[in-house]
Amino acid sequence: MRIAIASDHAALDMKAALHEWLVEKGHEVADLGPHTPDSVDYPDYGYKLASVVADGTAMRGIALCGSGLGISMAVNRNPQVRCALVSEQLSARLAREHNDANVIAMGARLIGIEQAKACVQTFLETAFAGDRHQRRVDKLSNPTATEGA
Ligand SMILES: O=C(CO)[C@H](O)[C@H](O)[C@H](O)COP(=O)(O)O
Repeated sequence: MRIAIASDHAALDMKAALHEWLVEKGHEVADLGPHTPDSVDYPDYGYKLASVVADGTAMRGIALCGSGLGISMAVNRNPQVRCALVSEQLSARLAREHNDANVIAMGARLIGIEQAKACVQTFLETAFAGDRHQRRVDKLSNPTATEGA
């Protein structure tokens, strides 16, 4: 699968570890940075990641920062992208099954690398369930739709 990964300085090591692990598993991974440990601003990398997922260059995205909060907010500014901040596998599964999330966000200062790998694996392997969830996901791309509200 074509996957893009991005972080801020707080998640540089987690980004490198996930990148290496995903390549070993046969995925094609684009590392959108940063590439040095200098302090950076998570919106810059979140916007970059959202844009390659929105235009189809990457099928899935992985967004990392210290808590996962800031970069997930940045990614979700793009209406074509649904980014789920997770710290355990059930949320990773539901983010795909119910929300058709195309980006997963995690906090490198909050969870360890093995937990992060487990979340990513579940996220990549789980299909969207469709049906009633499709209607709700469609409304996420169209915030002015009020039918049924
Ligand atoms: O966005 C965040 C918190 O909501 C992330 O955890 C950032 O990585 C964090 O704010 C960076 O903090 P730092 O003190 O500049 O390393």
